[in-house]
Amino acid sequence: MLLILLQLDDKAKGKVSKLRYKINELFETIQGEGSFTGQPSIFLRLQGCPVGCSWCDTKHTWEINETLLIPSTDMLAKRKEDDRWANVSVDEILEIFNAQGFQAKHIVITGGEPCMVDLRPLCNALEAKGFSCQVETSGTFEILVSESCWVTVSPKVNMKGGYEILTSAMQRANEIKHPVATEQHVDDLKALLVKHSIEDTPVYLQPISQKDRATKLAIDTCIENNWRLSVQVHKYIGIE
Ligand SMILES: C[S@@+](CC[C@H](N)C(=O)[O-])C[C@H]1O[C@@H](n2cnc3c(N)ncnc32)[C@H](O)[C@@H]1O
Ligand SMILES: Nc1nc2[nH]cc(C(=O)O)c2c(=O)[nH]1
Ligand code: SF4
Ligand SMILES: [Mg+2]
Repeated sequence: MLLILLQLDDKAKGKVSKLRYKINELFETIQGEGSFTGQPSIFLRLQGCPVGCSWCDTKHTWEINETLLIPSTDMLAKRKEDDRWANVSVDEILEIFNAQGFQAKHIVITGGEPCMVDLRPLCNALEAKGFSCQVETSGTFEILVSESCWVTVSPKVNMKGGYEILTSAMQRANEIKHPVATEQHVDDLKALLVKHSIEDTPVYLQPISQKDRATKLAIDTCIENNWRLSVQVHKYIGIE
């Protein structure tokens, strides 16, 4: 009986290792946003997002165009943003980390909208190898991650795609990171926090541009509300 159970377990493991994720970019850098700012991290940027934020800085990840499927070696060799992606298994992801000589122990799963797919097998496999996981999500899809995965929810209000934030996402969030450029964005966030009775989750405001106006609004609003500032450090120091 035990043998059968073990065999089943091995089969399940086999399935996980063969499961593939659509990856637009895979790189090592410094986390530039939110609570983990400054943390060396490996970024997995998944392809596909239907939410349609007009100010999105990763529009090259929106479409999943099957004709733009490329081998993972070509995806790793990309030197500028483009919408080609590779279908990479969990085992291959781990092999790439080794082959690239990555040192970071923290993995940031972003996109695109990574929660369009079940991320539990990926998180579990990474955590089994000693990595910590973080997901960056708009909270418009059910968040399927490991229990210990750090969840950064960046709620989106009235975006083109018509997607709305899920209550379960607001509740699962370890941090809420809200991009702001106008007073309306601040009001939208306040309304969301009230609607979902969010009181203790750390709130970050992230200026939508590096211009003085958006940054000043974020600074003033953070001080007024005892929220935190997230300035996308990577954009100031010119790293990925
Ligand atoms: C590109 S998104 C990908 C993950 C997921 N789709 C989301 O929106 O959270 C990663 C983070 O960047 C933020 N972001 C996107 N474009 C931005 C911009 N122009 N300025 C500031 N933050 C931005 C998002 O709000 C989110 O917190
Ligand atoms: N350095 C760096 N930090 C980041 N934090 C969140 C990012 C994202 O695009 O999700 C990001 C990114 O693209 N680069
Ligand atoms: S949800 Fe995230 S990836 Fe999608 S458009 Fe908005 S910021 Fe970009
Ligand atoms: Mg980014």
